[in-house]
Amino acid sequence: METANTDLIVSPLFDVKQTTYGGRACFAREDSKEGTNILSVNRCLSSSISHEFRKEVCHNCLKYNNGKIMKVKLDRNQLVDDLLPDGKKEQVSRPKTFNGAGLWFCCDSCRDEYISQDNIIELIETFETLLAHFQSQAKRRNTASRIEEEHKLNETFMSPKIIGSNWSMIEKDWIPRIDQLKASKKARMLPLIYEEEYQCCRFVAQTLFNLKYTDPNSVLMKTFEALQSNEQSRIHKFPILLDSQTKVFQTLYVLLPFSLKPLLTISLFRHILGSEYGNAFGIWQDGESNDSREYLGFWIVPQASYFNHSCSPNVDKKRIGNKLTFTLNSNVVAGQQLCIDYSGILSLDVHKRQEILSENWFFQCGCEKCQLELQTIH
Ligand SMILES: C[S@@+](CC[C@H](N)C(=O)[O-])C[C@H]1O[C@@H](n2cnc3c(N)ncnc32)[C@H](O)[C@@H]1O
Repeated sequence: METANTDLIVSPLFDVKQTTYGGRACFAREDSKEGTNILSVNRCLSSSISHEFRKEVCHNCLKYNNGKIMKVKLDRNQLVDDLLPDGKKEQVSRPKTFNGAGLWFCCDSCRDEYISQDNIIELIETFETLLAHFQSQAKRRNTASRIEEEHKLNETFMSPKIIGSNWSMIEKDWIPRIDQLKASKKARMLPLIYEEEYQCCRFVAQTLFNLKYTDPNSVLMKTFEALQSNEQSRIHKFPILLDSQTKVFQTLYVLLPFSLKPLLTISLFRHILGSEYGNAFGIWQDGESNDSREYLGFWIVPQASYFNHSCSPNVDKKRIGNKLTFTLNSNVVAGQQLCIDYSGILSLDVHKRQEILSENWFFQCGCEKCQLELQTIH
């Protein structure tokens, strides 16, 4: 668990400080009233729409229209140059048409906003390569043998030592071997990937792309670098993840364009996925009750990842499109801890809450409410 970096400045309204029960957390700097907005984040580091919902969620504003297919995509025959705004056209050196990047949008203006991001063609071309590769493997996929393989892998024991040796083998053995091959042969050496790994390739590629263009001294970068990694506990619980992550790394190592490849180090790759496990925010369908809303994907918002969970939270988090806001739901005094609810299980009894948080989030909840109830309820 990360313990060192407690001097992160995220908001003028709170400090990030060490707790005695659960790593770092956010503490109010001053007395503040219920309804105060303590953090709004307009820029996530990356997001991942579940494969199942890829055509039903807008890749720009995250709108979901109860299962309706999004109206707009990057058309295969459309000239990139025609869509790029003035001043961004130099991103393409020769006439290029889109080639299927797996990006859907709710309307033309969302597509145009997406495509007007700086250097975005680099990422779109990476998505095109990944999609073409994923589709080229379609005939080889066999769901029954995948399930069998999953069962087998999930029965293996994964210690930190095994995880470490896996990556050192990739570094010392697999990379030098693949580096010697011609480009055409490299692609043939790639492992078969399924939907989860394909989505994960896209997620890591998007993260690398955004990191490449993020100021190293920005709050976004500082908070990303200091994120807590849950790699070990997650792989310990789902051993198949190590195999899956290895395939994602191998696929990206061969398919990433020259512009992104230098960023793909094993340690950054492990940090991206390890910190995703404990810090990702779910992208949930709006306006439905907790029981019936769809889980559309997840996003990484490092600036907002230092709130601990409480079973009696004083901060409400709300997603409005692709923005995330955090608002006090009660008055707080200077020094008071600011906590959100991770789980949507606040109405359950303390033992059930502890069990679910431990199973799904890998921590024993040390919030005040649980501590109090554990002392009094047996
Ligand atoms: C999103 S991070 C919050 C920031 C984290 N404490 C840190 O230092 O980076 C989630 C992690 O914080 C810790 N955590 C959050 N709420 C907690 C709680 N109520 N009790 C114990 N640990 C908690 C767990 O380790 C959890 O995996």
